[in-house]
Amino acid sequence: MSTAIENMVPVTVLTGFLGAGKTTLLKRILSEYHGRRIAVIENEFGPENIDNELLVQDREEEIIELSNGCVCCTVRGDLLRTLNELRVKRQQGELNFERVIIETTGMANPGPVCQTFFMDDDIAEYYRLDAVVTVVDAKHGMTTLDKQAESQKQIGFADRILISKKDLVSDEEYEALRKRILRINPRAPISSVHFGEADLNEIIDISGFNLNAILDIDPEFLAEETHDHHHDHECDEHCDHEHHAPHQDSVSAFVFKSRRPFDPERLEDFLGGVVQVFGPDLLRYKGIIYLKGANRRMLFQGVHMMMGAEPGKPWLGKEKPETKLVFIGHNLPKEVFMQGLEQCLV
Ligand SMILES: Nc1nc2c(ncn2[C@@H]2O[C@H](COP(=O)(O)OP(=O)(O)OP(=O)(O)O)[C@@H](O)[C@H]2O)c(=O)[nH]1
Repeated sequence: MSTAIENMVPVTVLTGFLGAGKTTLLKRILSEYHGRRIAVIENEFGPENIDNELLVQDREEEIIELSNGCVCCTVRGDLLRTLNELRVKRQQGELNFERVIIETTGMANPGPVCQTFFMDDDIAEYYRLDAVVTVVDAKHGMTTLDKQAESQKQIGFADRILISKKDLVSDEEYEALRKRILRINPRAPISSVHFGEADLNEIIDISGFNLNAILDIDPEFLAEETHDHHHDHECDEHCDHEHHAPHQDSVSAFVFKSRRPFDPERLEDFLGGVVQVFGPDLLRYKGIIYLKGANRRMLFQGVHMMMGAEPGKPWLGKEKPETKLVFIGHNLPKEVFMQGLEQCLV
């Protein structure tokens, strides 16, 4: 790589289901960052881009729209082309922006959008995927999660989750939704956002895709995880789990933890294998690995089939080394992962 990380242009991917409040949030970001140059890539279904008219004021932003299709499927080539055009114009001094925000259509699966930043060399060297921010509508989120698999993926991929329209629901409804989101993605901090009024420091420049980012797994999730695990063993084949878990989302997460070190070779073989087999269904995975003989953490993360690892902080004197890995995916066979990882331990 020729470009130092700090010189790379950060990119935020803004997702969320139809009407969740993405544009409201984007408007707020643009007004807050008044005077700073942001290139916004809008992806809307349909020939008319209404959002554009809402957004464009006589400001510095560069709004580029990708119409007539969804950024994760038909217009993916357009996204690559647009990012490359922006890069060339910026390099030639024709454009001067310091970050990019991509607002995806409500239907988009953020996976392919994220992969764009790792697969194409020109893009990968120039842009740094900062984070995926997902907006969930408090009022309709539950129903959307029930009906639309893509909305579960949007949560699975998220580095930050903002729940909008809290004003329209009761505390109980909000809490039920929050808990469900937490089960799907225990890694991303969740907060509420009222008409786009979010703390921008929590959604911009957070390096969600950076291996050095702290691995936050909500302790509440870990507590529930143990609880669910218990139920797994109580259920027999004929149990439909209905009584235990009212929402069996196809996107879900699990955590592997161990204080025993991994055998590096076995682990590499295993991970290489599961990523080949389950890659398409593995949305995000990330964690800290304790390797045999290593005096420091190994930081590990991936998106679908692309995974990466790099050395992290040393284990300090009193610290007990521990592996902590979270896998978020679509219908993942948890036991295959748990048992497979167990077998890679020394
Ligand atoms: N009550 C309430 N309404 C909100 C809030 N945030 C956004 N809205 C409203 O929700 C509607 C949809 O918001 P948008 O920002 O257009 O949603 P979007 O996700 O960009 O929608 P699409 O582009 O269609 O996918 C608008 O009428 C907003 O005013 C909120 O916190 N509370």
